[in-house]
Amino acid sequence: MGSKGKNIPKYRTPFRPALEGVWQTIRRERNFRFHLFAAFCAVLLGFFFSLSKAEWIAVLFSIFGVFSMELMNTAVERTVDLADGRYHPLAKQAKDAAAAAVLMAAVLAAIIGCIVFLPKLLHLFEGAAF
Ligand SMILES: Nc1ncnc2c1ncn2[C@@H]1O[C@H](COP(=O)(O)OP(=O)(O)OP(=O)(O)O)[C@@H](O)[C@H]1O
Repeated sequence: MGSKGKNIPKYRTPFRPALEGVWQTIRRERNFRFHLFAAFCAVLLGFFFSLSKAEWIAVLFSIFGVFSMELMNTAVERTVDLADGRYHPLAKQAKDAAAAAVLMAAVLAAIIGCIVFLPKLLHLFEGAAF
């Protein structure tokens, strides 16, 4: 029946279902809330250290990359669970691959975070120590 089914709500703007997807994921996924908190800390640190344009671009790419992967992971989990939730090797492969995509984005974000913030933090603590 596709998206023309009777019980599927019609949205006036294309943003509404997307925003609902973000809100539902925030409500239901603890990992997403953790990433949100980490992103908030990174942005605060970014303002504190007055990042350059290039540094902001790297940090924002990392943040939204992790958010996007986490949302896609949630989409895969929900879709697989729709199938009836019984154990299936293909379900395992799909969920594990989706989880791995989040891990890749998170590792990249952690590396970028270290490259951008670590020297600034070390400099700050060195200044405070002497
Ligand atoms: N139907 C299934 N068939 C086979 N393996 C599954 C199935 N459902 C889950 N798994 C395995 O269990 C793991 C955890 O699945 P689960 O659905 O609990 O997601 P999760 O990674 O714990 O995410 P969340 O905590 O956000 O729900 C999957 O990565 C997969 O290896």
